[in-house]
Amino acid sequence: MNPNSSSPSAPPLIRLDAVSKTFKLPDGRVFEAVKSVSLDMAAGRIFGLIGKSGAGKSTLLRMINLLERPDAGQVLVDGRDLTRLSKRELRETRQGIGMIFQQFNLLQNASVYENVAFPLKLHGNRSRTDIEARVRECLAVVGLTDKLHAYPAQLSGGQKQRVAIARALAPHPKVLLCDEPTSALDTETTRSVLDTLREINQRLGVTIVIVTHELHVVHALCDHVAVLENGQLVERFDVGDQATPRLSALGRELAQEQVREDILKEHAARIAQAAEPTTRAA
Ligand SMILES: Nc1ncnc2c1ncn2[C@@H]1O[C@H](COP(=O)(O)OP(=O)(O)OP(=O)(O)O)[C@@H](O)[C@H]1O
Repeated sequence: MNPNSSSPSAPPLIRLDAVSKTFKLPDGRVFEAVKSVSLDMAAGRIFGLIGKSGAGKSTLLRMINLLERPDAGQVLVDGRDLTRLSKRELRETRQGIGMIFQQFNLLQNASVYENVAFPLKLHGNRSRTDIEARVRECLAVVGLTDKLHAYPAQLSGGQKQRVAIARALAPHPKVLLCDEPTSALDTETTRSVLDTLREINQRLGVTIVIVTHELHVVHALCDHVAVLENGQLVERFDVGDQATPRLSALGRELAQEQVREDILKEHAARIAQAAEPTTRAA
């Protein structure tokens, strides 16, 4: 278990209490995207939100920082009900909740430095030296200090996502929301971005909530999962818990993949063990 995880009795860092969201469609009909979902997320964990396309995952994620305002229910982050804050208070509170997106959302006409410095210049009155030190620190976390003066167009997809992560980290958030962060990346790049996210969770204690439709991402990163179907929460479980029967098709699929992966790992370990004496003899 992550050493940064809070004890089970500690209050959750994030509490969604019966949140609902409807959208008005162009033809006048009302569509219920999220239907009275209640979910607690403990500090220090990596939490996956999974479900089929259109299940309401992104809408639920965007309610955590009130990019989508729920029609009903409460959103508590670190004990504060975001739905009751003034615009100024909400702006301040959002400093503690970073977010990254599938398409990176970088400022195209700004350098890497300017992109990462942006949230720091926007809030508070930090000195230039302070800002520069923090930008360098965040770029070091994502392994991109050499790209300080590059522009987004000069970077690969993986590098762009790393800049976005550095920008999200700059104001020292407690929570990092990730909306399909690796869907636009190839397998190798996905792996290294997931490694970086894990390191941010373990080393900096940042709680991560990630929306993904890729089950291998859940395996590689998450320790807890919530499954959404048609805007409703159908189940939640610890990824490592194979004893409790899964209620949803996706939950079962995830369990099967876990078993397959465990077998492969065991197999690889056996092969490595068998090869050892030969290596020594050579
Ligand atoms: N602004 C909006 N106006 C109207 N409908 C919307 C709006 N945003 C989302 N929806 C609808 O709400 C439903 C849930 O959308 P959401 O993006 O949360 O799903 P999702 O599970 O993240 O899906 P995907 O994996 O395809 O991104 C979808 O049917 C979507 O079309």
